[in-house]
Amino acid sequence: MSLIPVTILTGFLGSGKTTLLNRILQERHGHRIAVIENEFGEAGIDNDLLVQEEGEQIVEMNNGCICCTVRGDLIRILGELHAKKQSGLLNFDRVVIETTGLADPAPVAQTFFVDEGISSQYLLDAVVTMVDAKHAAQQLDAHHEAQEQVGFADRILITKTDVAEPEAVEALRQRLVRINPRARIGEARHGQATVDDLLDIRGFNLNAILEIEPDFLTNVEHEHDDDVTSFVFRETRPLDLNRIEDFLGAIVQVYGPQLMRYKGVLHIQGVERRVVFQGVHMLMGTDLGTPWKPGESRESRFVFIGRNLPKEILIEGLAQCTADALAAQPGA
Ligand SMILES: Nc1nc2c(ncn2[C@@H]2O[C@H](COP(=O)(O)OP(=O)(O)OP(=O)(O)O)[C@@H](O)[C@H]2O)c(=O)[nH]1
Repeated sequence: MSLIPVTILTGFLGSGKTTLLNRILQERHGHRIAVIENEFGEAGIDNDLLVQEEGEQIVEMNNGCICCTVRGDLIRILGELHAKKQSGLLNFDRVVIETTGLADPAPVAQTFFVDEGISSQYLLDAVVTMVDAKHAAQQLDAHHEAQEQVGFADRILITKTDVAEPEAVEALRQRLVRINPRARIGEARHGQATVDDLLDIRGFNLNAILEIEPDFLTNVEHEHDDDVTSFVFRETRPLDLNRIEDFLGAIVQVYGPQLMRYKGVLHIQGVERRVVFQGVHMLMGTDLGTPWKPGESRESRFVFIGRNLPKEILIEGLAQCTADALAAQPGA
């Protein structure tokens, strides 16, 4: 049985999430999307399904914030949606969860890994984060939730570029890349984005390409002291698989709460395919990726995104995981 892909749509208060969703839902794209809408301040948890005209799209309303008090509700609602799909009562092939503007996306994302019932029915496709070009600079300065949402993103969509100065938009773009070089940045002015900007991003697919904005490494300006930061590790020497597994396993045990998102495509000694590691906090997965082509220059690339990252420890530790560093050790 195939798993139902889920997109988490997040972004700070007023960043344009609903505007985008409304546009996407009106588009004729052939996808049947069930929407789970999480909002503060509704009178009680409204479990009625608001099925739209064609009987395709559904909205669920919750009370409270999806990332804390109502996570149990999210699990229950996803279970109910699945049961209704199975019995033919509802017809949808994907789910979009719109979080409240203050939600931390991590617990929502983790639901799809830790809850056995949910992970046997659904597959997390990506976290998409909307960023308001007019207000994001101030929001990122003042609210750690805004930084978390950017840090977790697999795709970032900048809104309100029509009312922001182009220089401010460019400065924001550079800041977003510094916080999260992994997520591709697009634009959604007045919700103008295509369904491809939202669906099938495969951010949580282990075989997906590791995208790192090319200007990330050349960008040296650091005007903002964001708590959520990132860094990229690159190494052309092959890594030792056992060593790197042990090292990363230990790192997530100690620093898991700070590590928001990490993903690496690695060149491993004796392995003719890419080895892909990725995770959210303490949940880490590993898998074989595509084969290296004959003559292709092989390089390991790892990106870590998180709060107060132990950068030196990570760099030093990873450097000890090369096959030649291991061979040079006494007794090796
Ligand atoms: N000028 C301009 N306004 C926009 C744009 N996108 C959204 N808006 C407006 O911004 C306001 C907030 O948009 P919403 O889509 O409700 O934002 P939201 O993220 O769903 O908001 P919350 O649910 O409160 O977190 C609305 O008045 C939108 O019309 C844009 O690209 N440009």
